[in-house]
Amino acid sequence: MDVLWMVPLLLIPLLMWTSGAFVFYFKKFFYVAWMMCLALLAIPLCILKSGGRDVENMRLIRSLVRHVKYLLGLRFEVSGWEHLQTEGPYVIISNHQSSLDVLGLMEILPDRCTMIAKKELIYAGTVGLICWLGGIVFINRKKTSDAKSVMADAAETMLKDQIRLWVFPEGTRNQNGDLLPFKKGAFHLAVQAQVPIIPVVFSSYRSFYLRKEKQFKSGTIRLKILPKIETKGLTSDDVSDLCDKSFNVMHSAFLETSSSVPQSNGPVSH
Ligand SMILES: CCCCCCCCCCCCCCC(=O)SCCNC(=O)CCNC(=O)[C@H](O)C(C)(C)COP(=O)(O)OP(=O)(O)OC[C@H]1O[C@@H](n2cnc3c(N)ncnc32)[C@H](O)[C@@H]1OP(=O)(O)O
Ligand SMILES: CCCCCCCC/C=C\CCCCCCCC(=O)OC[C@@H](O)COP(=O)(O)O
Repeated sequence: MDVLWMVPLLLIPLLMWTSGAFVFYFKKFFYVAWMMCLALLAIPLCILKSGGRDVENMRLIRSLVRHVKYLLGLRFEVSGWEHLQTEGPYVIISNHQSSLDVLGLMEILPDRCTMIAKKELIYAGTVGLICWLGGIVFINRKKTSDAKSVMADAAETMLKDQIRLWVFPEGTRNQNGDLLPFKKGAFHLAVQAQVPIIPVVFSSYRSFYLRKEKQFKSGTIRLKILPKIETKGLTSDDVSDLCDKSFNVMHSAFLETSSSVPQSNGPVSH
């Protein structure tokens, strides 16, 4: 009789564990906390290796982050690797659904490649500092003229230091099951530097991750690297067409990869 009252005590954590919302918050908290810890480890390693802010640090950051997908029950299916075998600088553009995109980005990140990010990220504790050490270019989205001038400088640096830049042209995270219209910064950047654009598409996360519904199951993400789009000879007059062309190829690839993503709730095989 005495032990009976303990049943609800044992059931409550069990119910919480099996409830989708509990798993969602647990995995999100774990992700942020673990990334913070990894960044704490990466900071001294990067300083020892490169002495400070250097795009080469991204190689080390990438190797530290690659295992995180396993801890969250995610797997990636990458296609189109051959399109990244392009010499010299280029601009990678991809859709942006969640901070989990960092895991896919780290799956395929080429050498000497860093990102364009909102300036608020620099205040994200150890993650902010590691972003700075990895050479991430921070822009102020609230001041267009500042953002434009930082990106114009980035175009010069890309050529001078042979750097590749990853930009999220939607400009914000989006989980509406489609792509948002693209902003034009990435395309101005590529035209100013006269470098190719390599589009990358992440399939929809909606089969395993729903932010509003508090659902975060195991799942598969298709990452499709598309053929490069040349910008040689283009001028600022061509930016709108370039933007439309890039959007169209990415939109088709997004619909195609997202329709065939395997649903996976059980154990993840690799
Ligand atoms: C061990 C632990 C490790 C942890 C490691 C973690 C690593 C994490 C890295 C991940 C980082 C991910 C971060 C993702 C983000 O932060 S996304 C948000 C930031 N990115 C962007 O916003 C990029 C997309 N935005 C743009 O391109 C915008 O155009 C922008 C340049 C920002 C300006 O935006 P806005 O002010 O809204 O203006 P418009 O877009 O409306 O543009 C106004 C007109 O200006 C023209 N324009 C735009 N850019 C340029 C330019 N560079 N040069 C010249 N002209 C430009 C644009 O065409 C518009 O004119 P028209 O209307 O076309 O005439
Ligand atoms: C206020 C600073 C930003 C909060 C970051 C919280 C701390 C994150 C810590 C670990 C998470 C792993 C690395 C994640 C980096 C992801 C960056 C990101 O996804 O930023 C969102 C940005 O693309 C668009 O922002 P909005 O959708 O416009 O909002």
